Amino acid sequence: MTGAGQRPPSSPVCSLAEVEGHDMQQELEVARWRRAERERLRADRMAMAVAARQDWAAALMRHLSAGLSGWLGDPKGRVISGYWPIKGEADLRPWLTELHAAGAIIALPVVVTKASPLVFRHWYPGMVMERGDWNIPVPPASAKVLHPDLSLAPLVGWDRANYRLGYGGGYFDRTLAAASPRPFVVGVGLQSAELATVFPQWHDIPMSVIVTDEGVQSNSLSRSGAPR
Ligand SMILES: Nc1nc2c(c(=O)[nH]1)N(C=O)[C@@H](CNc1ccc(C(=O)N[C@@H](CCC(=O)O)C(=O)O)cc1)CN2
Ligand SMILES: Nc1ncnc2c1ncn2[C@@H]1O[C@H](COP(=O)(O)OP(=O)(O)OP(=O)(O)O)[C@@H](O)[C@H]1O
Repeated sequence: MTGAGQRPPSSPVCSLAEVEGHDMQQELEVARWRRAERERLRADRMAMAVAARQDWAAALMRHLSAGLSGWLGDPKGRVISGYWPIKGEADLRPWLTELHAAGAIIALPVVVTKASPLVFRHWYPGMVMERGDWNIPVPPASAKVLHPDLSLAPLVGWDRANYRLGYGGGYFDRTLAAASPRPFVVGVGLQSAELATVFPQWHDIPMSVIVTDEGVQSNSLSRSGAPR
């Protein structure tokens, strides 16, 4: 739903501080609005019944399987990063396991250094995990560091220009900004987590594509080239 929480931060006629082209007052307002939206969307997601969450994940995996060859070609020998589900995220590990069996190389994100790009470590089904930042299970430090060809990015919220609202660490943005070449990024989330806009900021990097329970969310911007 794009209704209730969707009120743009007020944009002042004349901002108090403008530094290096960044309107700081507007940035603060957007940050505050994002915190409230994250909270709302995460609460909605946590309130889902187990069966509904499983249906959501199953639908995502169907749409991901259907889209994969168009995004990446043959997954054999390619590096695909997923995520270990937390906080009501869709559990896509069966899909990662299937890709592993098909010869893809699977990686999971790790926060090695706070406020820095994520590191992707090799993962295989059944691997013994360690506890990482935020208590997220991660492959051990001995696992090989990889550079994904395709990355799944879990969405808390999203908009039709393919922008993502995450947990507020800025990790995916930093990771994509630092990656060369950039992976193809597939944002995965709930259709109901659509926002009219996430009010993209200087640091936000759009997803290559967004997939929800209702399928691939194509939009005119991404079809005609770079969103911004
Ligand atoms: N399952 C899963 N794994 C993932 C991610 C994810 O979104 N989902 N990440 C995707 O990035 C990375 C972890 N992201 C994190 C993002 C924020 C914070 C964090 O400490 N957040 C602060 C709030 C920050 C703020 O609002 O300024 C907090 O909750 O206290 C930790 C990890 C890597 N692994
Ligand atoms: N490339 C970057 N360089 C420096 N700081 C960045 C960069 N990208 C994001 N940040 C910082 O991270 C903060 C949080 O960003 P944002 O609100 O986009 O998080 P998010 O995408 O929801 O989080 P996450 O990816 O961790 O789930 C921003 O306020 C910004 O200051």
